Amino acid sequence: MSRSAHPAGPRHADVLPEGHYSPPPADLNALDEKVWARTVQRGADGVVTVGGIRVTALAEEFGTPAYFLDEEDFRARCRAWAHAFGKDADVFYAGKAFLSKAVVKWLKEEGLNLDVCSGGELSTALAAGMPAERIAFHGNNKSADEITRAIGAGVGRIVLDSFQEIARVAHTARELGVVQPVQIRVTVGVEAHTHEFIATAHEDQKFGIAVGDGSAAEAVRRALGHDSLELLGLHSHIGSQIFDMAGFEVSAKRVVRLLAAVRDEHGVELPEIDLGGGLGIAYTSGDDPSEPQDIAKSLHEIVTRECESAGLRVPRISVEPGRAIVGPTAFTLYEVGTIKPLEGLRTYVSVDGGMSDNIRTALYDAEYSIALVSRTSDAEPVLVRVVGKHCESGDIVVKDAFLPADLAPGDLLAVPATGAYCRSMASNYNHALRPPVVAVRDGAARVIVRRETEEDLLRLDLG
Ligand SMILES: Cc1ncc(COP(=O)(O)O)c(C=O)c1O
Ligand SMILES: N[C@@H](CCCC[NH3+])C(=O)O
Repeated sequence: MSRSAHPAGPRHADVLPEGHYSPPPADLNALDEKVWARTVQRGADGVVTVGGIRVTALAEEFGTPAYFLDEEDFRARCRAWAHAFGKDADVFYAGKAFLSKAVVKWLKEEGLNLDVCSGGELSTALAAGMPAERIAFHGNNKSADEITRAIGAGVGRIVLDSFQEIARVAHTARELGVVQPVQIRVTVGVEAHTHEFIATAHEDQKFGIAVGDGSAAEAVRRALGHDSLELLGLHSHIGSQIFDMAGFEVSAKRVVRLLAAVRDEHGVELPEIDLGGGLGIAYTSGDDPSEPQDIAKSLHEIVTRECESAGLRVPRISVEPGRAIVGPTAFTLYEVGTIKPLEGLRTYVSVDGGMSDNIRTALYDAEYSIALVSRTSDAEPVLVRVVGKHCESGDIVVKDAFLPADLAPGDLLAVPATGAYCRSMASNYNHALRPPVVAVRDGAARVIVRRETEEDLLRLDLG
């Protein structure tokens, strides 16, 4: 799913499994800064550090598997996005990528807004003190309770996803005696270049209201017809892990065209458009993500050009990056448990986590990098498959990875770029205990989400 190229690489055994592999890196001990969090480096003793702390010390104190999040990197990325978009735009961090109270606090301090898509995310945001007016509430099937809580809390916007929801939100707002600011999520008919499960702007899927058949124009008519709704604008999210700006360009054009049609029909110029999230990150050295300032420049140019040609005032733009902020800031640390070389087939390296802490490989065929981080090695690279400990053959952490031939049980491996959609999609499959998230900064490590315990599991089981 990442778009790394896979030229057939040199082979380091007499027989290797069928397939195409990226060539082994020239130096297995090197850490490509593209995929690792900002403060990660290999110390003189060969042990990798983050925020100045050695991973061996982290493993000892917090156990494995565990996610280690570079707080300095997270904050720097928030600032880069806020700065790139400037004061005439709004950046909403997409909490689905990873949300905790500490994250909300950092967002608040760094001036970002927050996109939530469930009652649970809303509660976390409010519990950590995010001002409600800086929260956007999403979801294609918000419950009556979620709608009531969001309106009651005073969220800055609810993004309406269906005709039923326009009526429901309008009704609840009226009952609560408020005028609720809303946007309408439209599907613009773009085929985003990403895995089909995470593309969201083609019309044949569950999100949003289609532009192409006139439904979105009808949704605007209905929303404008409710006194209890204040229609702020239109929202379009085309998918996730996208590198090509062309999809955003088409999306922006179609949204602006609809704004012009709304002006022509209703005499109203809606003041906002939200172009969603979806910007890709580097999972492997072959991925080349854009920088926030280039993305901001490109989106501003497209919207300005389209508005000028339609004779519209340029609306306030907002975006909702999730992965692009938190994804690169964390890695998962695992301990090697068993190694099974299969002569003529492949070598399986089993670690102490797996699909319960990272479902993305199984779900999207996602590619990841991996490195031996508790020491260096001069042994030759061997192509291996790193797998988890679950009762499932598809329990793969990294499908094809080069690791040193002297890899042994007890070694620590780290998978970078696991900040997004790993802890937030973690499960208790096989009654696995979901790993902790530990924030590291300036030589200090702090658990921000603790490891689950067997007591946690048993507490839910009422016998
Ligand atoms: C509406 C909406 N906004 C923002 C995002 C965040 O996407 P990403 O983490 O790819 O930036 C998503 C998820 O794809 C989404 O559905
Ligand atoms: N969970 C997906 C992305 C979907 C984002 C939510 N709309 C991923 O891991 O890539």
